[in-house]
Amino acid sequence: MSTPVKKVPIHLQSSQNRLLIRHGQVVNEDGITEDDVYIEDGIIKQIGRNLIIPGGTRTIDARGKYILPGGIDPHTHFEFEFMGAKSVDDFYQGTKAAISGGTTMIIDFAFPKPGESILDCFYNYRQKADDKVCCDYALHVCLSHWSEQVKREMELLTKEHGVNSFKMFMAYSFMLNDGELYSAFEQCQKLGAVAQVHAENGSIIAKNVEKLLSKGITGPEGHELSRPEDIEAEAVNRACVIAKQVECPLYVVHVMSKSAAEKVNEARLRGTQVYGETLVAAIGTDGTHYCSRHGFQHAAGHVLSPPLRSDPSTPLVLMNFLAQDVLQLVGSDNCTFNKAQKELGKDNFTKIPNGVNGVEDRMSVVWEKGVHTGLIDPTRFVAITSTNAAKIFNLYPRKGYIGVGSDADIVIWNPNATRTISAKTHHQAVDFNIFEGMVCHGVPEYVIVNGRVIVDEGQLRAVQGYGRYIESPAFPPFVYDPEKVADLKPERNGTVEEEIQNIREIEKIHLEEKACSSPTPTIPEGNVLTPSGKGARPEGQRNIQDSSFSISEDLDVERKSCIRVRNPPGGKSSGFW
Ligand SMILES: NC(=O)NCCC(=O)O
Ligand SMILES: [Zn+2]
Repeated sequence: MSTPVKKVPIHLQSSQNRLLIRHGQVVNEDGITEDDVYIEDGIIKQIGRNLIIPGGTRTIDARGKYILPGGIDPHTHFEFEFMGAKSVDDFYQGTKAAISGGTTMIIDFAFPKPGESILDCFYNYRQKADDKVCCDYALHVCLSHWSEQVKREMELLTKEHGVNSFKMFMAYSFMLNDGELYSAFEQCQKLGAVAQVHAENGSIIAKNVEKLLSKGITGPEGHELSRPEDIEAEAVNRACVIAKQVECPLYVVHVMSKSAAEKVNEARLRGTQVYGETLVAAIGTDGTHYCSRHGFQHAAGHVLSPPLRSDPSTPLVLMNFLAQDVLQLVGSDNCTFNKAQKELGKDNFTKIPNGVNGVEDRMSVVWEKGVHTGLIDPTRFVAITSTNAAKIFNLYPRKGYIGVGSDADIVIWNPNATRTISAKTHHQAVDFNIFEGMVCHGVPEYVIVNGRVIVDEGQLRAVQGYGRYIESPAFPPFVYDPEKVADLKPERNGTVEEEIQNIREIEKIHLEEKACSSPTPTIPEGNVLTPSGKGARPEGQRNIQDSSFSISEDLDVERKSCIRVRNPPGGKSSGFW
């Protein structure tokens, strides 16, 4: 049974929980409107003009600025023990830096230590992250080997812990072979999860490494030489072929080269359900930095896998692929190691801890390379930095969307302001920045996380532990039933109640058909009140009906429409993306 709605008299409410953003351009992936946005208790409660707002509400004037859904970074590795080192951005510093750049949710990877079960690994990541995160987060879980136990625990993670994505590696010592990938993809498909792959041919890389080292090539320039584009493209193609055999949706993490992106495109054209994520590193810089004339520290600071490509046209081509929907998202793969840690590979490039920064600068760099150059418009910017991740990982429309009933994760973006990226001024723990010196147009002047203004006129006031773990329910409709959800877009100006109905409508279609699974609903029946009630809330769940007071109840009934689903389930089937 759900808890009755408590109505707290307006004069007893704290005006801290209320915020009005006025005169901005509200950008969603499907359009831009001039509207005001009213937020209460961490939720967007009204959108429109001439809103009726309680007195004492803080107002932010967004004239001349964009009001964007907060960024969702689908790929981070905070405090990750990898290649003999631990990444220096932890869940506090990493999420704080994310917010300062306009990202209001991250999805990290729970990566099991040798001998650790994936379930224990998940618990350990929760323990590491829960008290530190400044913004909401979710977890993908990595499969570093394949076994019956892994298969069983995938089911538990999906059904009981809100995990709907599993990552497999086709390179590194913990890579899975093709048969194991087949079984793992098959299990993902059965559970309604998204399979993710790190796609590089590990066996060929091992051979190339042997050859390069035997020739005395030990510096960072050996990194890309050992992992050329073909090796990435081959693995992408193979992963797509395997996924197609078992009809499992596939998400290729960090597509770093033109040829790998082309393989994603070919597979999509053949009808494979595959999504391509590229990295901000790949569109913001390139592999010319591996050249030995830059010195070890500079070159090693750019080492990640798959590598940045030495063909300097790559960033522009990848940006165009994002514009054309060949690729769908930009992550950061933030996995930061200090200069001293990179020194582990001083005499052997294979020992340089792999990983670069990006969680803080992702939004600005994508804006600079995409919107400022005119290759994409702000709506596509929102899609590739936020909405598509929310859809693929089943967080939409709670996240990745500015609409009534969505979480108030919002960025007020000034397209005319500029900032210069530097390790000296960034908020990350790492002592190096791959975008050093880049001037970016587009600055997040206000960043609102769950209704709270965390970046306020450029000042960062992050709160440790304020973020929540957000469950990602199985069978994301946008991935598992894209045709059925094609026109089930939530209405932007409905009431909260109507939006909840709409969200449930989207989920219902799938739940009815997948009787074998028991996914967790996006907006569950839990009892959750305000953002400060973190302790009492089960795993990031919030019942937006339990908000202490809803101004929307006082609205003219005529403004409420009773049906907010534009087309019925099974209706039109135009592409969603
Ligand atoms: N990408 C990278 O080089 N480091 C992070 C770990 C991974 O994603 O492979
Ligand atoms: Zn990664």
